[in-house]
Formats: sequence, C-alpha cells, structure tokens
Amino acid sequence: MKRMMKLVLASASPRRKELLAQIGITPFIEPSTIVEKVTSTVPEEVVLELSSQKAQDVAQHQEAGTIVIGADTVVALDGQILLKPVSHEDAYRMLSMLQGRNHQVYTGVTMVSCGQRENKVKSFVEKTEVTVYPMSEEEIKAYAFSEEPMDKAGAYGIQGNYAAFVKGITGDYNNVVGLPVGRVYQEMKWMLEQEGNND
Ligand SMILES: Cc1cn([C@H]2C[C@H](O)[C@@H](COP(=O)(O)OP(=O)(O)OP(=O)(O)O)O2)c(=O)[nH]c1=O
Repeated sequence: MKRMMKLVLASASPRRKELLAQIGITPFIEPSTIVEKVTSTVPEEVVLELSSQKAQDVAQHQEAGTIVIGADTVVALDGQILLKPVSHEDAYRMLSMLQGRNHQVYTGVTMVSCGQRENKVKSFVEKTEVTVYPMSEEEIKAYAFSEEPMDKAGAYGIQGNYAAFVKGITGDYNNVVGLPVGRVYQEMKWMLEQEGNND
C-alpha cells in the first residue's frame, strides 16, 4: 500500500488480529464499547449495522490518517440468525440445528478512513456457505460442553475441533473465522488509491 497510515482494529477478537497478521498487517487494537443494537433481522443487514457501529464508535477518537476496521460475524440457518451461545445448553441447541445441513456465515466489515474535515466510509458483506456432516448425540454433547463454542457465532469454530464435522465450504474460509482478509486488503487498497487520486 503506497501511503503510511495508522490502522486500528475495533475488535476484541484474537482471530481477526491473527488474520491481519497473516498478511503482514499489525493493527492497533481498540475494541469498541458500544451496546450492540440492530434494527433488522436480515443477516446481511445485521452484520453491516454492527460492523458500522463498532467502527464508527472507535473512529470518533482517531486522528486524521487513521483507518478503523470494524467487523461482525453471524451464522444463518434458513434465514434465522445464530449469534454466540449464552450457555453450553444454548450451544447444544445451535449445534443440533446445524448438523447434517448447509448454512451461511456472513461477516460485515466497515472501514472508516479518518480525514481532517470528514471521514470516508466503506462497508461490505462477505458470505460463505458451510456444509456440516451429521453429528451423533454424543458428538454434539461433547463439543457443546467443551470451551470451544462459547465465544463464537453459531457455537462453533471451523479452525478448531469442529473441523471434524465440516464437509465443505463455498467461499472464503477466513470469512468464517471472522474476517475476509483478502477482500479487506483489496477494498483498503482501493480506498487508499481513491484518496491518493483526490489529494
Ligand atoms: C463461525 C465462526 C465464528 N467465529 C468467531 C469469529 C468472531 O470472533 C465471533 C463472532 O462474534 P463477533 O460479535 O463478530 O465478534 P467478537 O465479539 O468476537 O469481537 P468484536 O465484537 O470485538 O469484534 O465468532 C470463529 O472464530 N470461527 C467460526 O467458525
């Protein structure tokens, strides 16, 4: 990327930080403190709203020349949103619904480029289809009552033990883990090029 700028990741998710590190980007970490509120029940709209709230919240305190990235990931089954489980029983319920079926993972990303006078904002949604093998009662219970599901949308981590149950995916794997880094890089490059052209 041609210009030096400060990058802030408005996220407490260690996975998002690691995915950026994988492509050589070391962001400052400033998780947003907003109380997440949504006006929609459509997965694509929900992740856009939440990613925007997180990025805008953190962008308020930044100096010009900073880019803030906010992201939000949900799992959707037949259009119904599955967020993070609130308990192991809740994880068990979600995992029972997902086994033997296809579902979608949506990550919304909002990038705010902080300027002297105004901020520029770019948002997008990335979708990945995931097919899950049938799971036995014992497998669902063992996984649901492990620590892995608790901080993850849909109660699973494709990057962890749940890989044993993933038959296939269509789309970006990193999107399921919480950040479609390829698209983030491309969109950020485009954003900086546009700003360079306007200088
Ligand atoms: C489906 C799936 C989700 N996840 C994670 C990615 C996200 O961290 C989490 C969804 O929660 P989010 O609310 O998107 O993010 P977060 O609370 O972890 O972090 P922050 O709000 O501060 O940005 O689920 C996996 O790690 N693996 C998976 O396979």
